[in-house]
Amino acid sequence: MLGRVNINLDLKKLILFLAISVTVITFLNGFYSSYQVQKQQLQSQTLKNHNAYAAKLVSATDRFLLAAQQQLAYSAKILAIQFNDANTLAQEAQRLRLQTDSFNSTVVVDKNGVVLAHSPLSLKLKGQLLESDGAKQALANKKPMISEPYISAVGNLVIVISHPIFNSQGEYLGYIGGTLYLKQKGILHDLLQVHFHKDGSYIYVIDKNRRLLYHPDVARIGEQVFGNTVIEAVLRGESGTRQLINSQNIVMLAGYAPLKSASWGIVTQRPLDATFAPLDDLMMNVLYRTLPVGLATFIFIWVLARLISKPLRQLAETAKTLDNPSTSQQLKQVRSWYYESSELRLAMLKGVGLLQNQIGLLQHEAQTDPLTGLHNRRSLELMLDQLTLQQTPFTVLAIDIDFFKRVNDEFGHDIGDIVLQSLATIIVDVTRENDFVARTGGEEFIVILPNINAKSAYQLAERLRMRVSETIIEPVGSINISIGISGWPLMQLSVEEILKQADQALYKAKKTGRNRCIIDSQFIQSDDSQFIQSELVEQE
Ligand SMILES: Nc1nc2c(ncn2[C@@H]2O[C@H](COP(=O)(O)OP(=O)(O)OP(=O)(O)O)[C@@H](O)[C@H]2O)c(=O)[nH]1
Repeated sequence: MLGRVNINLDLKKLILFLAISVTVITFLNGFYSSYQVQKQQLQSQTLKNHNAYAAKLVSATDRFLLAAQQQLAYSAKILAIQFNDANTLAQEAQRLRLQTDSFNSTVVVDKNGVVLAHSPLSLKLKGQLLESDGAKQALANKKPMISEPYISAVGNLVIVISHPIFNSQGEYLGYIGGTLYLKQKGILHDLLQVHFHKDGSYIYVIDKNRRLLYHPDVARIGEQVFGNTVIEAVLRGESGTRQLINSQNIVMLAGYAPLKSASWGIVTQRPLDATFAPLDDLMMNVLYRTLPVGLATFIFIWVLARLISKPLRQLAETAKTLDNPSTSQQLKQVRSWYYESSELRLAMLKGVGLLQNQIGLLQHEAQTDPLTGLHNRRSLELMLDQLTLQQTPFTVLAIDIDFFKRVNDEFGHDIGDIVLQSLATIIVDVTRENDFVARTGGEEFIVILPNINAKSAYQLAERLRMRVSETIIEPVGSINISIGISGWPLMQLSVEEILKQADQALYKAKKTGRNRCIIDSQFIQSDDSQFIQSELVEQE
């Protein structure tokens, strides 16, 4: 026997699982791919932008340094003619500082390094011998130059842009220099500071000794930085982009470019995390915007799964009770709106029709006596169950042919069968439609008479007995029958016991001469119709 497997999965769940998993996988895949693509794009775009920034700042700084050097060259020409005029020297130093705002201070120095004029006057440098690195370099080189950073005479970290002064005979007279204070507000700050963004981007300027000339963290200006791949690259004269980990261990996206007018490099960079932060927000936004459509898709799939699975589910439920007479009706009510379910329903309808015909046939055969067409013992049992269940009172007639053996012996078994068939016809004829007639043994018959009292039952039995004895059955002639009568309910007796009581009454009828009807004595006493069949009682 095949065991019944308890399966909780059904078509609706399977369709839902399939559709939702495909949707979720597709969505996650799309989401992840677009996140990765956008991340890459953002990274490469940020690198490009920073490289472009660096190049732009380099160009602006180059222009500034060139302009500063041109201003100094022009002043040097003027001063070469009037180098001995202290007033001219002082005025030119003042003009140079104030007119262009290029320098934090200006100084005119003679060939020995002594300050002849300066601006602002508050520095009080006039007549002092400058011994700083920048001053010494300028005197030694006798060429236009940009110094390395150094601590000035008044204690500032500075660089000096200087231009030599030669007289008309080509004799070196000294130099004019403009100073940029690296740690204070000045033209370099103005040029670069605007690019210090709140999003974590910043720039710095490095000189050939890897010393910071500009940095948003002023405290770091003047600091030397080693082991930084971007600084090494820009100092090699390269321009480009790079991802690196900075001195604070932060991953940075950097663009860099070298200056033409000085051995400096400009680096602009931004933390990788800050670069991707807007992308995270963007993706969350995408997620939120996708949610309503996702929800609508889920509901759509759910409804569709229900619609697809419903007819198959109904067909499966109906298949459990194919033997039920209402199955055909249930199948007709299933709305099979697509091909497979419709074909399945048709096939089931055909199958159910065939099955129920077969069942009907088998049931009929199983409950019918083939010789007489009457009910058989099985059918009788079902009928009795039904009556007791419904509490319907009934009377039992147990009928047996007298000396039937002789009929068989004399006329043969086939004629005996004809006699049995004839008796069946008479019993059916005498009883009513609601009465139940069964052949329960060879020549034994049981008649069940619902809702009838002992008197009426006895009268019917008598009528039947007489009718049988009056009927001529060719070639046998007439036969007689004996009848035992009992009824239910009777003194708490079971149906089986009632049948036995009827059998015993029949036995008495046989023993007391046959061709008679005897009512079970207990059944007579229970009958309230005051019917007493004295003759039969006496014969007991
Ligand atoms: N023709 C035919 N005879 C059957 C059938 N079933 C049983 N018989 C016969 O019925 C006869 C019953 O005989 P018995 O039980 O001795 O009873 P009886 O001869 O009727 O005598 P009493 O019942 O005592 O009057 C036997 O000869 C069986 O062979 C059947 O289906 N067809």
